[in-house]
Amino acid sequence: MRLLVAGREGQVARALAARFAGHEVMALEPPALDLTDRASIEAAMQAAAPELVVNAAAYTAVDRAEDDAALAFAVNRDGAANLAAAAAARGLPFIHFSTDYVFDGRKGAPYTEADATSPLGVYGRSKEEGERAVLAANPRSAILRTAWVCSPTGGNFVKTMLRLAAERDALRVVADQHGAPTFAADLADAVFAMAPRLLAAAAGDEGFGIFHLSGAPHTTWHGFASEILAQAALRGHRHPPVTPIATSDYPTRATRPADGRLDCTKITRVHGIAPADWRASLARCLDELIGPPSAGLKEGAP
Ligand SMILES: NC(=O)C1=CN([C@@H]2O[C@H](COP(=O)(O)OP(=O)(O)OC[C@H]3O[C@@H](n4cnc5c(N)ncnc54)[C@H](OP(=O)(O)O)[C@@H]3O)[C@@H](O)[C@H]2O)C=CC1
Ligand SMILES: Cc1cn([C@H]2C[C@H](O)[C@@H](COP(=O)(O)OP(=O)(O)O[C@H]3O[C@@H](C)C(=O)[C@@H](O)[C@H]3O)O2)c(=O)[nH]c1=O
Ligand SMILES: [Mg+2]
Repeated sequence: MRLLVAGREGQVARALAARFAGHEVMALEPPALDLTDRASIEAAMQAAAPELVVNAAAYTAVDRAEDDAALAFAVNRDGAANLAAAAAARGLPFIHFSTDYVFDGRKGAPYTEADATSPLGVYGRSKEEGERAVLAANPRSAILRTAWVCSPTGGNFVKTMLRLAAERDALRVVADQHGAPTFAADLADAVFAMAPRLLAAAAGDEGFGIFHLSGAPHTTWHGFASEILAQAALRGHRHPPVTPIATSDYPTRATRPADGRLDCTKITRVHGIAPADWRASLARCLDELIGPPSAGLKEGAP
């Protein structure tokens, strides 16, 4: 399979490159491929001659986006649409990622793909408009709405918690925001599983459209942090207590949804993909970051 992936050093881009090892994957980010620059997209399309185009690039700095809306929209809405349109012009299917932050979190139950979006911040709005722009630009698009993405590389909550655990005597983490972590490797597995059908399917096939895919089971950021430190402790990492706090005790520039849990039954029905247990994926991530539990690393090891 020949793939063009927008994004190279990002979490999902790197997981895709690993999952599609043995296939022809061209993964590019600025300056080689800038979603906001149509000429660079054309050049990348020419060079890669892909059968499938995947957009793993995005503006993902949730707080910074509040003061940087123009760039967030340029990348997450217009840039995504540029790439989707370039794929459509060549008759190619397109895979894109979106976020639980398109929801306001007030439903009180897991969100399905049929639920109305209502983002609370600039990042979520830019991603929501990106979804619509992508589907309009390329009817052969599959959008994976995911959440709380982590991996051994890049900036993410796992790495933040390990760093804070090494530095502080106690961690304080919000316990009233619900959702589920998703490991980039599990998203790459999903793309790998979906790809053959999307290559063959015509516009209108049920395989295209929006799909929710997070890890399971649902938890809170505090629940996630506690599991990270518990599993890290098994690997000899320093493990200070994790104190549950309220969102009001942890002010941030952007408001996060209080309950962005995603109902993932549609992707299971249509594509046969089941949510991965994030605790097992976390273990594999920590094996890479710290070492296996049996490594017997010293207390306080990084
Ligand atoms: N991270 C998360 O928690 C979640 C992510 N998602 C979505 O999943 C997808 C992948 O996210 P993730 O892998 O975590 O993201 P990362 O932030 O790890 O990587 C994003 C990549 O996009 C690149 N990029 C930024 N601007 C442009 C541009 N104009 N043109 C080309 N590339 C660009 C970045 O390059 P550089 O670093 O040089 O700017 C970076 O390599 C995104 O669509 C994101 O919205 C959904 C839910 C949760
Ligand atoms: C570092 C830290 C964060 N928090 C809180 C803040 C916030 O409510 C929550 C998550 O923190 P972060 O800022 O790391 O995560 P955030 O940047 O909000 O992560 C989001 O990124 C974008 C790209 C997405 O699409 C979302 O699905 C989601 O993964 O944890 C604490 O309570 N204590 C802490 O020590
Ligand atoms: Mg970079």
